[in-house]
Amino acid sequence: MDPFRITSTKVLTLVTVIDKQNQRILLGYKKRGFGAHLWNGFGGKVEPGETPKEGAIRELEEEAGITVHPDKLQKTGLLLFLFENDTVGLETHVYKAYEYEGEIRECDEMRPQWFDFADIPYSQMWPDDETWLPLTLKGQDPFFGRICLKRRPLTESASLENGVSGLNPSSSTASSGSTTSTAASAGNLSTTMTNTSFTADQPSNGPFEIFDYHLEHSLPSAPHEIALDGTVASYEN
Ligand SMILES: Nc1nc2c([nH]c(=O)n2[C@H]2C[C@H](O)[C@@H](COP(=O)(O)OP(=O)(O)OP(=O)(O)O)O2)c(=O)[nH]1
Repeated sequence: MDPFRITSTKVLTLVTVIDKQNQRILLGYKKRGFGAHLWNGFGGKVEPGETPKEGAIRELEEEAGITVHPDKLQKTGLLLFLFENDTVGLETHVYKAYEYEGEIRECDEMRPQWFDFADIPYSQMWPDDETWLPLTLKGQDPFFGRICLKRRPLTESASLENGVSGLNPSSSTASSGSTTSTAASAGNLSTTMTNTSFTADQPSNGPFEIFDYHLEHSLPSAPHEIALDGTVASYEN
Protein backbone atom coordinates (compact mmCIF):
# COMPACT_ATOMS: atom_id res chain seq x y z
CA MET A 1 0.00 0.00 0.00
CA ASP A 2 1.31 3.44 -0.95
CA PRO A 3 2.10 5.20 2.36
CA PHE A 4 1.33 8.52 0.66
CA ARG A 5 -2.11 7.55 -0.65
CA ILE A 6 -4.78 9.97 0.56
CA THR A 7 -8.53 9.72 0.97
CA SER A 8 -9.26 13.41 1.59
CA THR A 9 -7.66 16.83 1.69
CA LYS A 10 -7.76 19.87 3.94
CA VAL A 11 -7.60 23.22 2.23
CA LEU A 12 -4.94 25.63 3.48
CA THR A 13 -3.41 28.88 2.31
CA LEU A 14 0.05 30.35 2.35
CA VAL A 15 0.98 33.93 1.42
CA THR A 16 4.39 35.40 0.69
CA VAL A 17 4.70 39.16 0.71
CA ILE A 18 7.49 40.38 -1.52
CA ASP A 19 9.18 43.79 -1.49
CA LYS A 20 10.48 43.80 -5.04
CA GLN A 21 12.22 47.12 -4.79
CA ASN A 22 14.38 46.05 -1.86
CA GLN A 23 14.60 42.40 -2.91
CA ARG A 24 13.25 41.07 0.36
CA ILE A 25 10.48 38.82 1.57
CA LEU A 26 8.27 38.97 4.66
CA LEU A 27 8.24 35.78 6.71
CA GLY A 28 6.73 35.02 10.09
CA TYR A 29 8.30 33.03 12.91
CA LYS A 30 5.58 30.61 13.97
CA LYS A 31 5.43 30.67 17.74
CA ARG A 32 3.02 27.77 18.27
CA GLY A 33 0.90 25.15 16.55
CA PHE A 34 1.65 23.18 13.43
CA GLY A 35 5.09 24.13 12.11
CA ALA A 36 6.01 26.01 15.28
CA HIS A 37 9.54 27.44 15.46
CA LEU A 38 9.85 27.60 11.70
CA TRP A 39 9.87 30.69 9.49
CA ASN A 40 7.05 30.59 7.00
CA GLY A 41 4.66 32.63 4.92
CA PHE A 42 1.31 33.51 6.44
CA GLY A 43 -1.72 31.28 6.17
CA GLY A 44 -3.84 28.57 7.66
CA LYS A 45 -7.05 26.70 7.18
CA VAL A 46 -9.72 27.90 4.80
CA GLU A 47 -12.95 28.24 6.76
CA PRO A 48 -16.33 26.92 5.60
CA GLY A 49 -17.91 29.34 3.11
CA GLU A 50 -14.59 31.02 2.27
CA THR A 51 -12.72 30.80 -0.99
CA PRO A 52 -9.01 30.06 -0.67
CA LYS A 53 -8.26 33.66 -1.66
CA GLU A 54 -10.58 35.03 1.03
CA GLY A 55 -9.00 32.72 3.56
CA ALA A 56 -5.52 33.84 2.52
CA ILE A 57 -6.42 37.52 2.95
CA ARG A 58 -7.96 36.87 6.36
CA GLU A 59 -4.98 34.86 7.62
CA LEU A 60 -2.53 37.52 6.42
CA GLU A 61 -4.47 40.14 8.32
CA GLU A 62 -4.67 37.99 11.46
CA GLU A 63 -1.04 36.91 11.44
CA ALA A 64 0.80 39.96 10.08
CA GLY A 65 -1.70 42.78 10.55
CA ILE A 66 -1.71 43.79 6.89
CA THR A 67 -4.34 43.78 4.17
CA VAL A 68 -3.99 42.88 0.53
CA HIS A 69 -6.62 43.78 -2.04
CA PRO A 70 -7.95 40.62 -3.75
CA ASP A 71 -6.78 41.91 -7.13
CA LYS A 72 -3.26 42.23 -5.78
CA LEU A 73 -3.05 38.70 -4.45
CA GLN A 74 -1.61 36.48 -7.15
CA LYS A 75 -1.76 32.71 -7.19
CA THR A 76 1.78 31.43 -7.28
CA GLY A 77 1.15 27.74 -6.73
CA LEU A 78 -0.83 24.83 -5.51
CA LEU A 79 1.11 22.53 -3.23
CA LEU A 80 -0.13 19.19 -2.07
CA PHE A 81 1.65 18.12 1.11
CA LEU A 82 1.43 14.40 1.77
CA PHE A 83 2.64 12.89 5.00
CA GLU A 84 3.72 9.28 5.33
CA ASN A 85 0.91 7.04 6.62
CA ASP A 86 -1.53 9.95 6.81
CA THR A 87 -4.56 9.73 4.54
CA VAL A 88 -5.30 13.45 4.75
CA GLY A 89 -3.39 15.59 2.26
CA LEU A 90 -2.87 19.30 2.80
CA GLU A 91 -4.00 21.13 -0.33
CA THR A 92 -2.23 24.43 0.04
CA HIS A 93 -3.07 27.42 -2.15
CA VAL A 94 0.00 29.60 -2.33
CA TYR A 95 -0.22 33.30 -3.13
CA LYS A 96 2.15 36.23 -3.46
CA ALA A 97 1.58 39.94 -2.97
CA TYR A 98 3.80 42.86 -3.92
CA GLU A 99 1.61 45.50 -2.27
CA TYR A 100 -0.18 45.70 1.03
CA GLU A 101 -1.88 48.18 3.32
CA GLY A 102 -1.46 48.67 7.04
CA GLU A 103 1.33 48.28 9.53
CA ILE A 104 3.09 44.97 9.95
CA ARG A 105 2.63 43.74 13.51
CA GLU A 106 3.43 40.72 15.61
CA CYS A 107 0.64 38.58 17.02
CA ASP A 108 0.59 35.74 19.54
CA GLU A 109 1.08 33.21 16.73
CA MET A 110 3.58 34.83 14.35
CA ARG A 111 6.52 37.23 14.53
CA PRO A 112 6.96 38.87 11.11
CA GLN A 113 10.38 39.85 9.80
CA TRP A 114 11.83 40.92 6.46
CA PHE A 115 14.59 38.81 4.90
CA ASP A 116 16.77 39.75 1.96
CA PHE A 117 16.42 37.28 -0.88
CA ALA A 118 20.05 36.32 -0.24
CA ASP A 119 19.40 35.56 3.44
CA ILE A 120 16.24 33.49 3.42
CA PRO A 121 16.56 31.15 6.43
CA TYR A 122 15.86 27.91 4.58
CA SER A 123 17.50 25.82 7.30
CA GLN A 124 14.79 27.04 9.70
CA MET A 125 11.89 26.61 7.28
CA TRP A 126 9.88 23.63 6.12
CA PRO A 127 12.35 21.44 4.18
CA ASP A 128 10.42 21.73 0.91
CA ASP A 129 10.46 25.52 0.78
CA GLU A 130 13.85 25.55 -0.84
CA THR A 131 12.38 23.62 -3.77
CA TRP A 132 9.54 26.00 -4.65
CA LEU A 133 10.01 29.39 -2.99
CA PRO A 134 12.79 30.34 -5.43
CA LEU A 135 10.31 29.75 -8.27
CA THR A 136 8.01 32.38 -6.74
CA LEU A 137 10.85 34.83 -6.24
CA LYS A 138 12.09 34.37 -9.79
CA GLY A 139 8.59 34.65 -11.25
CA GLN A 140 8.74 31.07 -12.52
CA ASP A 141 5.17 30.47 -11.49
CA PRO A 142 2.45 29.35 -11.12
CA PHE A 143 3.47 25.82 -10.28
CA PHE A 144 1.97 22.65 -8.92
CA GLY A 145 3.87 20.60 -6.41
CA ARG A 146 3.30 17.23 -4.83
CA ILE A 147 5.51 16.96 -1.80
CA CYS A 148 5.86 13.79 0.25
CA LEU A 149 7.16 14.29 3.76
CA LYS A 150 8.17 11.73 6.32
CA ARG A 151 9.24 12.04 9.91
CA ARG A 152 12.92 12.36 10.53
CA PRO A 153 14.48 9.39 12.30
CA LEU A 154 13.82 9.49 16.02
CA THR A 155 17.36 10.35 17.02
CA GLU A 156 17.23 13.49 14.91
CA SER A 157 13.68 14.35 16.01
CA ALA A 158 14.67 13.88 19.63
CA SER A 159 17.43 16.41 19.23
CA LEU A 160 14.82 18.80 17.85
CA GLU A 161 12.55 18.34 20.82
CA ASN A 162 13.03 21.83 22.07
CA GLY A 163 12.97 23.28 18.61
CA VAL A 164 10.02 22.29 16.51
CA SER A 165 6.66 20.83 17.42
CA GLY A 166 5.83 17.96 15.16
CA LEU A 167 2.11 17.73 15.47
CA ASN A 168 0.15 15.21 13.51
CA PRO A 169 -0.66 17.28 10.43
CA SER A 170 -4.19 16.00 10.21
CA SER A 171 -5.03 16.25 13.89
CA SER A 172 -6.36 19.78 13.71
CA THR A 173 -9.79 20.63 12.34
CA ALA A 174 -10.25 22.24 8.96
CA SER A 175 -12.74 22.52 6.18
CA SER A 176 -12.46 19.59 3.87
CA GLY A 177 -11.43 19.82 0.30
CA SER A 178 -11.96 17.65 -2.70
CA THR A 179 -11.35 13.94 -2.88
CA THR A 180 -11.64 12.22 -6.19
CA SER A 181 -10.22 9.33 -8.08
CA THR A 182 -9.55 11.40 -11.15
CA ALA A 183 -6.46 10.59 -13.14
CA ALA A 184 -3.43 12.82 -12.99
CA SER A 185 -2.61 15.74 -15.22
CA ALA A 186 0.72 15.66 -16.91
CA GLY A 187 2.47 19.03 -17.03
CA ASN A 188 6.09 19.85 -17.61
CA LEU A 189 8.23 17.85 -15.32
CA SER A 190 10.91 19.97 -13.82
CA THR A 191 12.24 18.28 -10.72
CA THR A 192 12.00 15.00 -8.87
CA MET A 193 14.01 13.99 -5.86
CA THR A 194 13.93 10.87 -3.72
CA ASN A 195 15.04 10.10 -0.19
CA THR A 196 16.76 13.30 0.69
CA SER A 197 18.23 13.17 4.12
CA PHE A 198 19.60 16.02 6.13
CA THR A 199 22.90 15.98 7.92
CA ALA A 200 23.22 16.61 11.62
CA ASP A 201 24.41 20.14 11.04
CA GLN A 202 21.23 21.05 9.19
CA PRO A 203 18.71 19.78 11.69
CA SER A 204 16.54 22.75 12.41
CA ASN A 205 13.94 22.69 9.67
CA GLY A 206 11.35 20.73 11.53
CA PRO A 207 10.43 17.16 12.36
CA PHE A 208 9.79 16.20 8.74
CA GLU A 209 12.10 15.57 5.84
CA ILE A 210 11.39 15.28 2.17
CA PHE A 211 10.82 11.72 1.00
CA ASP A 212 10.04 12.71 -2.54
CA TYR A 213 8.74 15.68 -4.48
CA HIS A 214 7.55 16.64 -7.89
CA LEU A 215 7.11 20.17 -9.23
CA GLU A 216 5.64 21.13 -12.54
CA HIS A 217 5.08 24.46 -14.20
CA SER A 218 2.04 23.79 -16.28
CA LEU A 219 -1.34 23.88 -14.61
CA PRO A 220 -4.71 22.70 -15.87
CA SER A 221 -7.75 24.97 -15.50
CA ALA A 222 -10.43 25.12 -12.79
CA PRO A 223 -11.82 23.35 -10.91
CA HIS A 224 -8.94 21.25 -9.73
CA GLU A 225 -9.40 17.74 -8.45
CA ILE A 226 -6.94 15.93 -6.27
CA ALA A 227 -6.57 12.27 -7.06
CA LEU A 228 -6.00 9.58 -4.47
CA ASP A 229 -2.40 9.26 -5.51
CA GLY A 230 -1.93 12.96 -4.83
CA THR A 231 -1.86 14.21 -8.38
CA VAL A 232 -4.04 17.05 -9.58
CA ALA A 233 -6.37 17.00 -12.54
CA SER A 234 -7.13 20.68 -12.99
CA TYR A 235 -6.50 23.92 -11.24
CA GLU A 236 -8.41 26.73 -9.58
CA ASN A 237 -7.12 30.30 -9.57
N1 LIG B 1 6.11 26.72 3.60
C1 LIG B 1 5.41 25.64 3.97
N2 LIG B 1 4.25 25.80 4.56
C2 LIG B 1 3.60 24.70 4.93
C3 LIG B 1 4.06 23.42 4.70
N3 LIG B 1 3.13 22.55 5.16
C4 LIG B 1 2.12 23.29 5.67
O1 LIG B 1 1.08 22.89 6.19
N4 LIG B 1 2.42 24.62 5.52
C5 LIG B 1 1.65 25.79 5.89
C6 LIG B 1 0.28 25.85 5.30
C7 LIG B 1 -0.41 26.74 6.32
O2 LIG B 1 -0.13 28.10 6.00
C8 LIG B 1 0.26 26.39 7.63
C9 LIG B 1 -0.46 25.35 8.44
O3 LIG B 1 -1.77 25.74 8.66
P1 LIG B 1 -2.49 25.59 10.06
O4 LIG B 1 -3.87 25.20 9.81
O5 LIG B 1 -1.76 24.76 10.99
O6 LIG B 1 -2.40 27.07 10.47
P2 LIG B 1 -2.61 27.70 11.85
O7 LIG B 1 -1.81 27.01 12.91
O8 LIG B 1 -2.31 29.14 11.59
O9 LIG B 1 -4.11 27.44 12.15
P3 LIG B 1 -5.36 28.35 11.84
O10 LIG B 1 -4.90 29.78 11.95
O11 LIG B 1 -5.86 28.02 10.49
O12 LIG B 1 -6.31 27.94 12.92
O13 LIG B 1 1.51 25.84 7.29
C10 LIG B 1 5.30 23.28 4.05
O14 LIG B 1 5.80 22.18 3.82
N5 LIG B 1 5.95 24.43 3.69
